[in-house]
Amino acid sequence: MALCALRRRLLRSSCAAWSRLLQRPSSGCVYSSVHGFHQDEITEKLQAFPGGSVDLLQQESGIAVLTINYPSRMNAFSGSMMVELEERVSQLESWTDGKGVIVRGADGTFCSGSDLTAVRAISNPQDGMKMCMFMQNALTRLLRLPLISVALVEGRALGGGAELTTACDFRLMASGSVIQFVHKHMGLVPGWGGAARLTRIVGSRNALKLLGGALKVDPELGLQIGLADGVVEAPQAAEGGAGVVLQQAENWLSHYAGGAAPVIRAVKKVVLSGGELPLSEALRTEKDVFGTVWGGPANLQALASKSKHR
Ligand SMILES: CC[C@H](C(=O)O)C(=O)SCCNC(=O)CCNC(=O)[C@H](O)C(C)(C)COP(=O)(O)OP(=O)(O)OC[C@H]1O[C@@H](n2cnc3c(N)ncnc32)[C@H](O)[C@@H]1OP(=O)(O)O
Repeated sequence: MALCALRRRLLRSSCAAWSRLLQRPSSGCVYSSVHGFHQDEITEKLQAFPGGSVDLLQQESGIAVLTINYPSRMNAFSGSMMVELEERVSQLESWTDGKGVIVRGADGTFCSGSDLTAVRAISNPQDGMKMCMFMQNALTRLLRLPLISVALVEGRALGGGAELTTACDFRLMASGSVIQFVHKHMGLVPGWGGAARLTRIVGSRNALKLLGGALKVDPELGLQIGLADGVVEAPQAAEGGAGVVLQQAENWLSHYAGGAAPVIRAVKKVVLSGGELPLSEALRTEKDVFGTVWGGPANLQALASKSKHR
């Protein structure tokens, strides 16, 4: 009897923990000090490898643009950029008016993974583990944002860059672009959570093919296996390239992120909990999220306008 009561109590507290995780900012981490992860320590280490930036533009439309910006290294992630990524995710967690985010690379290419200069300097297992936990935390928090996220892939997404695309809800590939998990060629497997997320996106068999063969995924193959959700036309630079592609991505996203921010954020929360939690817990979270929009402004407006859905 006592054991049952204890089990029930543990279950209740784990449900409450998940519900808190989905509602509260900056709590979507996988690792903490319990796992030997000390954010300040690895942050200091990463800052020793500077270069490039991760830029955030939060627009009044509720759509943000997050740009990986280190064109001279094909937008590879320097140590300081990893730290900036985590800071930008924190900013997005506090953005209560946000509905969507587009993740892209500067100058017509997405991201070529870790900056190999930094990788060579921290190639010992201890530092590798710390970097891995840091990036898994940052990318898990990116994926768990109450925003609909799209990776806009132009040019190449290699290694960690390919992993970054899987930390978004959707992937749009520009014509001529390639996503490639090159890890096998580097004697590695993904460590930023890319394998776990890829498997959930394309299934075990396709994930095995992409990782085991280090296959180049072009837009056609991407659509075929469900890694890509759409293809955008990449015009020549002379035709205003970057702006045109970004505009196409914003138009695409507007189909899913149009409408009142509280409703779009609620949509993301119920889908996220549906995907991550056991059914009973997901149902309870759905009930809680439902309670935040029921009788809310968008709901009352729709009721008053007697809207029809023909
Ligand atoms: C494997 C997992 C790991 C992780 O998850 O942490 C990683 O991500 S490791 C990084 C995996 N990525 C690579 O190995 C990319 C290696 N680079 C290339 O294959 C090519 O540079 C390519 C295909 C990205 C671009 O080729 P292209 O001919 O168009 O240009 P360049 O090779 O001349 O590149 C221009 C310039 O960028 C530098 N560069 C590119 N990627 C990186 C990188 N990841 N780290 C550091 N620097 C990078 C390249 O060296 C050139 O610099 P330069 O000074 O002109 O030589």
